[in-house]
This record gives sequence, C-alpha cells and structure tokens, in this order.
Amino acid sequence: MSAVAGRHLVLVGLPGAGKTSAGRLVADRLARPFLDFDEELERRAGCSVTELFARDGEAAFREREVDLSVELAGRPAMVIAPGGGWMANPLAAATLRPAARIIYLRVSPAAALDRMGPALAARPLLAGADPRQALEGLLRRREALYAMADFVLDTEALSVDEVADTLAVLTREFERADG
Ligand SMILES: Nc1ncnc2c1ncn2[C@@H]1O[C@H](COP(=O)(O)OP(=O)(O)OP(=O)(O)O)[C@@H](O)[C@H]1O
Ligand SMILES: O=C(O)C1=C[C@@H](O)[C@@H](O)[C@H](O)C1
Ligand SMILES: [Mg+2]
Repeated sequence: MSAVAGRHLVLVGLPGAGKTSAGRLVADRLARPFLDFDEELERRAGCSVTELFARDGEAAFREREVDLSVELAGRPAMVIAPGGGWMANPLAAATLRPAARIIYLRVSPAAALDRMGPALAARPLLAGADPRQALEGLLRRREALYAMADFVLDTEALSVDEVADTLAVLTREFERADG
C-alpha cells in the first residue's frame, strides 16, 4: 500500500446536497465506516446542533469541527460527511485534506430546499424567515471554497442512489491513481 492509499472520502456541499444520505450509501458499497460530523458532534455533546449553536455559539461549533478533523486525520479510510460549513473553515479543511479525497456535491439552493422539506428546521443557519435567501448567501460565500475539492459532482439531476454509484466509481479511480 502506498503512503496515500486508503484516503478518506470526504463529501462537502450545501445543506441538502446529500452528504449524509449518499455518504451512508456509498460507505456500504465500499464496505467502509461512515461518519457524519453533525451526528457525531451531537452524540458527543448530548444535544442537537441547533442547541449547540444556541448554547455555545457558532464559533465554538467550528472549533469542535476542527478538533474532530484532527482526530480523523489519523484514522483508517472512512466515508465522512462533514457539516455544510466545514469546507468554509480553512483550519478544519486543511487538517483533513492530506488524508482525504474531497468531493463537492453540487446542488442549487432551490433543489436543496425542495429536498430538505421540513427537515430545514434542524439547520440553524436556515431557520430565519427566508431560507432560500439564506442558502443563496451561503453558496455565494462558500462556492469558491467548495470548488477547491478534488472533484465536483453535479447532483442536481441525480438520485441519491446514482450519486452513491458515481462516488463508488470515483473512489475506485482515486485508489487506482494513488497506487
Ligand atoms: N440526489 C438527491 N436527489 C433527491 N433527494 C436527495 C438527493 N440527495 C439528498 N436528497 C434528500 O435530501 C435530503 C437532505 O439530504 P442530506 O441530509 O443527505 O443532506 P446533507 O448534505 O447531509 O445536509 P446537511 O449539511 O444539512 O447535513 C434528504 O431527505 C435526502 O434524502
Ligand atoms: O452549513 C452550515 O454551516 C451548517 C450545516 C449543518 O450541517 C450543521 O453543521 C450546522 O447547522 C451548520
Ligand atoms: Mg448531513
């Protein structure tokens, strides 16, 4: 095995991009463990992301994301779904990048909103009066950072299954390229 074989597959993109749902499926297909940042941080804190934002503030949540990134950088290859803001946190992304292949799951704000439906309420940054405008703002601020991924996959016209299939193929290609 070369030094770079067995990198994590890290999925980034807006809330609603499919990081959690497609990530879980592709992890099954690749027989790799799956880790969702939001779920893991909620489990460790014993409360929801919404409660964490309200109690400790967003900056403290971002620090927790950095700490978890440091921890995961030393682990065997997994499929990882960070929260939507992880790639916009340069320290978190730089920590995991050498041990990862990062895929940007691209989705438009309109399609992301359709996909999330009532689950929108669990995303504190989208909880205001105009979630569409909030998502568009997030995309404007983050798009250039998301696009620094190793590969951009447009998910707009793909089902969750199709995204997972494509991710499995991409991972095999990455593994071949890495030797
Ligand atoms: N390609 C897709 N086509 C249709 N529906 C999708 C697709 N990807 C995800 N979904 C649906 O959209 C919803 C949100 O997906 P998911 O929770 O995986 O997004 P996420 O990127 O993890 O968001 P967050 O950053 O908020 O955690 C889920 O109901 C999921 O089934
Ligand atoms: O886009 C974001 O900044 C966030 C997305 C969610 O996954 C959570 O990590 C949290 O609600 C922040
Ligand atoms: Mg998710």
